Amino acid sequence: MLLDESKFDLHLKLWALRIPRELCKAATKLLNGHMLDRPRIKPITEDPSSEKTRFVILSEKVQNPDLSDIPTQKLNELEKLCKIETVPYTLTLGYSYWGADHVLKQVLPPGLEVPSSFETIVKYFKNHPRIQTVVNKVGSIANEFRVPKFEILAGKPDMATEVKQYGATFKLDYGLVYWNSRLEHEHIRLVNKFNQGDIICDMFAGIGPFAIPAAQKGCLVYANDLNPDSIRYLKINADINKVNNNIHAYNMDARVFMSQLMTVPNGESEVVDSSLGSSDTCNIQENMKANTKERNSEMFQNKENKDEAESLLNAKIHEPVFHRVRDVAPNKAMYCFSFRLPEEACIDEEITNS
Ligand SMILES: C[S@@+](CC[C@H](N)C(=O)[O-])C[C@H]1O[C@@H](n2cnc3c(N)ncnc32)[C@H](O)[C@@H]1O
Repeated sequence: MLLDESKFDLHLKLWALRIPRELCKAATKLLNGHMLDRPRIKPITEDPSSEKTRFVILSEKVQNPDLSDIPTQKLNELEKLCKIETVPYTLTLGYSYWGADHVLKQVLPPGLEVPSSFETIVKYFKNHPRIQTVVNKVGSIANEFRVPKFEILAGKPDMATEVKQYGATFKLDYGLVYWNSRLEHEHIRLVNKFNQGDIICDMFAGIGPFAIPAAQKGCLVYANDLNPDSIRYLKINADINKVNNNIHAYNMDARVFMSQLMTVPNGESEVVDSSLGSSDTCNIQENMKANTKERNSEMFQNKENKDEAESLLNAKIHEPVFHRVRDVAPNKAMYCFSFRLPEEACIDEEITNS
């Protein structure tokens, strides 16, 4: 789809005063409130017919060349400065002038609301060539890798791109892996809890929004994801962010991954202890989207999650934190349920090693 940029041209038929260059400052003082007032447009401009004079572009409200819209007193004072010469002036506000909102309003069908928040990828129109593809998410996410289906609206059919979060660079392909820029706050919130030297186990690491910054902080990260493309990108991202020494990447089912970590000797029970973190969050992101119109239902969700976790672990969990991540739809919110893995839920190291 090619955008016809000329469709956005707005031709303004205005009036301007031809003023000697050296008097422009004084003239603009006098004409304050009666000159063109548009963002990013200067009301004083070159006069193509002479270097000695400039045009002072008058307001869109000034409609008559006799300048009857400007108070006589001001015109008299101006006349004392110089001869008043009014000239027609056409100003074209083109595609490059308009912001993304204006452009979207023009291209979307009438009556359709211009989205107020969207991934930067839809801003292709205004940012080409930096942004090269416009996509629309279609349907709901049904596959296990949590990769949405997209239709290409404009640009090249290539969804490989690069995003930045808190100073880290992430390469990814929207068509192959899970990514959501709106989780940046949640990514930062969790990574802020990690300390240098912590061992972090991320069972559902994706392309690394928790793993990479954790490794940058000096944590040792065991990162796993079932999607081979996510792990491929995780390794690329570890590379470009120069943290490959701090990240071990695995491509397997989280259950297998966890059981293997638990059976590795040499203090790996520590890994299990510190697996609170992105792994928990990810689980929660997947499982705990809930209808939360009523406050009571939040409390209910909290209790339900605790019961479920305790029955899965066959152990009591203490002081879990139930935290609202963000609203994903008018009546749907995403929650994070975090807790420290109880010791009795971990396999005893001595037993494991024997
Ligand atoms: C909602 S995404 C979150 C990814 C990442 N934590 C992020 O914030 O971008 C869930 C991830 O879990 C992975 N996944 C789904 N089922 C899995 C399983 N059984 N074992 C390991 N990873 C799995 C998906 O491939 C996906 O990358």
